[in-house]
Amino acid sequence: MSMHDDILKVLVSEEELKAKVAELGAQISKDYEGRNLVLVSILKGSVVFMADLMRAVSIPCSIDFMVVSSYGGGNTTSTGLVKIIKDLDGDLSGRDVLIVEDILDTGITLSNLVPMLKMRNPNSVKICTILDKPSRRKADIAPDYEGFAVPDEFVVGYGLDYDEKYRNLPYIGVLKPSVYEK
Ligand SMILES: Nc1nc2c(ncn2[C@@H]2O[C@H](COP(=O)(O)O)[C@@H](O)[C@H]2O)c(=O)[nH]1
Ligand SMILES: [Mg+2]
Repeated sequence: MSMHDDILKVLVSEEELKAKVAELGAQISKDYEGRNLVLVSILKGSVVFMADLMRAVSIPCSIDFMVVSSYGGGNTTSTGLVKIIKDLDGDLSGRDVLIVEDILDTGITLSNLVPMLKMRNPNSVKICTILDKPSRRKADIAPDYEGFAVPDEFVVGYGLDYDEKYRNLPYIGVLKPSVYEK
């Protein structure tokens, strides 16, 4: 059985993702020209977006990775708990930090993380997310760069998982409820 069989509908196609990432990369390259850019990927969800976005950015930049947890395996709703599992390797002082995220949902994760990163004396901290689910927002936070607004449905693919599966789908889709209602 293919994992594609578990997808109810495709929300964002591979082609749409490719075009949007190129657009975001061009805009970021323009906005951060002559600055000290570091792309900070929030693992694991942003891994695919990060790999594509960094190659769409045409100016010099460095990359770093952080593992932050707010969702447990097998769960489709936020616990409200935010933990740093793996911190950044590099120093952020004087850097222009661009957080690369998979999805801004309740906003709880980033509304906790942004102030923590700001305490490390960066020049700036901004957010780039491939997906935004504004109808679910609980924290007062908005992305600076956004790919697609999606409805209030649990999505997988392009790095986003359900129970560590479906991250390798090349598109973003809605999972059949029967998968998590099992
Ligand atoms: N696979 C999916 N993961 C999701 C979805 N909505 C949110 N998330 C994950 O949670 C974090 C935190 O989001 P928050 O804004 O509520 O704190 C997010 O980065 C994702 O990793 C979803 O629909 N599908
Ligand atoms: Mg995430």
